[in-house]
Amino acid sequence: MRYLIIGAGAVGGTIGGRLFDAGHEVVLVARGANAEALREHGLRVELPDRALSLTVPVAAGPEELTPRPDDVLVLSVKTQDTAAALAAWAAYGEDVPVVCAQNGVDNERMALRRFRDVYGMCVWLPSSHLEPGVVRAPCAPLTGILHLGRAPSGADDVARRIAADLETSGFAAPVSDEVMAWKYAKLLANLGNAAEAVCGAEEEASAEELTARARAEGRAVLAAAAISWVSAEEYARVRGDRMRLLPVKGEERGGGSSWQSLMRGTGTIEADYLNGEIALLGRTVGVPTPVNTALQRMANRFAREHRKPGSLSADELAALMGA
Ligand SMILES: NC(=O)C1=CN([C@@H]2O[C@H](COP(=O)(O)OP(=O)(O)OC[C@H]3O[C@@H](n4cnc5c(N)ncnc54)[C@H](OP(=O)(O)O)[C@@H]3O)[C@@H](O)[C@H]2O)C=CC1
Ligand SMILES: CC(C)(CO)C(=O)C(=O)O
Repeated sequence: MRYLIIGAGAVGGTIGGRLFDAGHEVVLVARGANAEALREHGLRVELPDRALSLTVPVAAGPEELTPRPDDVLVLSVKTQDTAAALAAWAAYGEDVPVVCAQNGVDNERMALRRFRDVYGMCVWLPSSHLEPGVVRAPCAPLTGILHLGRAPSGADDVARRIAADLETSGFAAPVSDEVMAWKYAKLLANLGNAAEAVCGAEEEASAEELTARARAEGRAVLAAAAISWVSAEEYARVRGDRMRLLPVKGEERGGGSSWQSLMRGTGTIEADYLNGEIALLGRTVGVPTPVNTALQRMANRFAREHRKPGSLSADELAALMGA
């Protein structure tokens, strides 16, 4: 298989880099300063025990590639960039399998509008991308656990072949008939991204409390909408101690993916598809979601105003939210 990684940031760079290092064919699709750095210096993947320097082929878009029957598109842009990425790749042909290696639960629906064979991937892969051409993945012995299956449900040989390649590349990749149940569980975990981004990664007690309230709202909404999710206990059991968070180059991990958006000042953040997914479902089933709605609004404001993570304390945030 040839993996075309659309969005060579934290997740895409790590998955693409580790696949390439294990001998699989990979093309990194990147833009801007990241594309320039990747073309000039290659990709650097920093792991707890070593750094990989990899000369991976780079492309700006589909016009630079000739389609092959063994191509797989791996979508690893933030959800707010999914629609534009899918539009750019639609001409590549509807037969190409598309793997959504992303948080949230909306990417698969967006991809199914344009492609027939869409796969959800539940990405448990703490990773960072704060400098062009460089990604950091601080977990070991596994770099990540990537549940994979057809969207909305089912499994097939393509999923099993992709999983087999990932299993040779530093990941566990269980194939699941119900991958979206894993992704809804991950969505609940990611309801903490906004508070972490706004209040900073040195979690204060009240940010944790806000996150706990956001998750309680999330569980109430999913239950009212009759959506099933894998329990936190089951998720923890699967991880076991196979993914220990370790320092890389003597540094602890800064913060999660939304924190990194603010750190890099990208101007956008994924909150509409994380806390906003709960707000949308809540409105649909008539369950109020004031905490998620407020976190979504505040995260968007921080991104728009290019504010750095941690520039509002959890107490100030709670007060602004009227909590
Ligand atoms: N980071 C993490 O620890 C984890 C992240 N996730 C999820 O994975 C997904 C990806 O997140 P993450 O890797 O952190 O994001 P990053 O911002 O690190 O990487 C995304 C990359 O995609 C690029 N991009 C956006 N649109 C396009 C396009 N049309 N063509 C080519 N490149 C494009 C971005 O460029 P630019 O910088 O110019 O915007 C960026 O380099 C998200 O859904 C996130 O929630 C899941 C688990 C862990
Ligand atoms: C892995 C985790 C939960 C934290 O890094 C994440 O999904 C994110 O950063 O968005």
